[in-house]
Order: sequence, then C-alpha cells, then structure tokens
Amino acid sequence: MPAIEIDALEKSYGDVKALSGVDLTVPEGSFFGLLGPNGAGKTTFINILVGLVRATGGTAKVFGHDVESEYQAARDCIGLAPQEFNVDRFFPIREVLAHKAGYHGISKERARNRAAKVLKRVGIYEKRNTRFDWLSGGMKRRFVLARALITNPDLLILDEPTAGVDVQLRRELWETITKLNEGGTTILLTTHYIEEAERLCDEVAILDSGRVIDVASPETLMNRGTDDIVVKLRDSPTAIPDLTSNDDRIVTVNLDGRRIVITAHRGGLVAPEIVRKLDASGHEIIDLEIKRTSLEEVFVEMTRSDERESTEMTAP
Ligand SMILES: Nc1ncnc2c1ncn2[C@@H]1O[C@H](COP(=O)(O)OP(=O)(O)OP(=O)(O)O)[C@@H](O)[C@H]1O
Repeated sequence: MPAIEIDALEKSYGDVKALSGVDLTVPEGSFFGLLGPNGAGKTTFINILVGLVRATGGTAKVFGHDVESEYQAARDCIGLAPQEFNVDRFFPIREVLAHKAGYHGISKERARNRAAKVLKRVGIYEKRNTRFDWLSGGMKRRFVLARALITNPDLLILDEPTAGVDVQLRRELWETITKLNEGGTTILLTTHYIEEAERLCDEVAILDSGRVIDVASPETLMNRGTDDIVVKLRDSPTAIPDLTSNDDRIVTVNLDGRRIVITAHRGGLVAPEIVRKLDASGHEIIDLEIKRTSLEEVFVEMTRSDERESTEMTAP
C-alpha cells in the first residue's frame, strides 16, 4: 500500500488556485522530495495531508486512510516537522515531548522513555531540561524533528528541515533522516536546497503553480541536462577533432587552444569514448574533468521554461 495516494487534488483560496489537480503516489519506504519554487503549493499540499487545510477537490490518502473521512487514523501515521516553529515555549523540552506523546494516547511511562529516546536520536538529550526558547536555532531544528518522531510515525514529513542551519548540522540532520529511512520510515521532504534532494531522495516531484510537472529520480532528471567534459591536450590542434560522429549525446564541441570542451548528455558515459577517439587520433591528454549538471540546474530550467510558457499563454 502506498504511503501517500493523491488523486486530482485541488485547493482554491478564492481566485488563487494553490493546487490544481495533483495526482501523486509516494511508495511506502521511499525518500520522496517535493520541490518547487515559492508559492508552488508545497505547504498547502502538506497541510492537506495533516488535516490543517481542507481540499476543495480530489482525494488524499495516507496509508490507505482518507485524510478527511478517516482523519485520526491518517494523522496517527504522520510525524510532521513544520517549517515554522510552533512549540510550547515555557516547558522543558522533554515535557513538551511527553505531553505530545500523551496526546496521542501513549502512557506516561512510555512517553517519558520515548521522549528520552528521540532526544538522544537527534543529539540534544543533554538539553532535555531546557525550555525551547533557550535552544539555539540549530537545536530548535533538531527538537522539531524529535517532536515529529515521538509517535514513531510511518510517514515523516519534513518541511524544509535544514533551512538556515550551518553545513555541519545539515550533514548531521541528513545522517539522522537517512537512518530513519533505512529503518523503514517513509520520508516526504520539501527543500529549497536542491542539492539536498539530489543527495537524499530516491524520487522527486517537481511542483509548479499548483501542478506536478514531473516525477522522477534525481538521476533521471539530471540525465536530461547536459554535462561539460573538459579535456586538456599536450598539443594545440589546428581543427576540432571529429568526436561527434555516431554519438547524438554530444551537443557541442568547442576548441580553445589546447582545451576542448564537449557539452553532452550523460557526460560520464561519453567521456571514455572521447578519450579513446582522441588517443586514436594521436592526441595526448594531460587533464580531464567532467562537470556534471546538477539537479539544481535542471530544476531551474524546468520551472523557468514553465513560467515562460504560462506568460506566453496569458500574453495578449
Ligand atoms: N491561507 C491562504 N489564503 C490565501 N492564499 C493562500 C493561503 N495559503 C496559501 N495561499 C496561496 O497559495 C499558493 C501556494 O502557497 P504555498 O504556501 O502552498 O506554496 P509553497 O510551495 O509552500 O511556497 P514556499 O516555498 O514559499 O513555502 C500561493 O499563491 C499562496 O499565496
């Protein structure tokens, strides 16, 4: 059974269509990314899943439970680490966690144990008697993750979990959530750090203006972009060596003195061919570099061209 099953989901706020017919399936156990520019509808999508916003059309199910008609069952499967901090500020954080567990029907004793366990897991156990207000920004992020984990959720929703944190903490958070996913927790992640999605997600959906414009693995999406293979030769060829014959993956070849820049799809696979051909034609290679396109570049291109289309469509 899929962790999330969305069918023709719509949400309008007056004239604004935050979601206009989203279909999406997130398989159980996957690490799934939801990417999109500001205002694409990501938060609206998450808020519908957790019952904070009511859809104006379509259906959403979490582990088979409809998020409206079976709200409690659906909600009990989800741990949410929201973008904004909305935490009781005046209690020691271990108490905040124990309360939350109690609210979900976990006994006092077990709640205390679970609170200790999740605080250890995110690495702030030594701060257990501190109020939320007194934590550093990075610790607050960790705490919000701990709170999402307190009910041992099957689906963990992380809304920009590493926004504004330093590189070190980002890596630590990545490690923590990767372990959770390896342990079987399905993860839905939104992020503006596209590199984060590239590293962590096995599948991503690109959302733009309330529509899913693509769903694929980061690898598949990156293969749509072009890579640059930069070769430095010992000699300076007088003409561009013939590298393109029988290879439609190659887009352009440019010669600049001893440097040849080959722009190609799937640069990693094309490069050995290039090396062979140059070698066969008597050129000695002294340096080779493959600059892979990033998911970021493909993402920017996809969402930008979409914007262009929509302006063209609305142009008089
Ligand atoms: N309560 C609301 N009332 C009116 N419009 C809203 C409301 N919530 C969201 N919207 C609109 O719906 C659209 C989608 O917003 P949403 O917050 O879901 O986008 P997002 O992808 O999460 O953006 P961001 O990356 O900036 O967080 C936007 O045009 C936004 O202005």
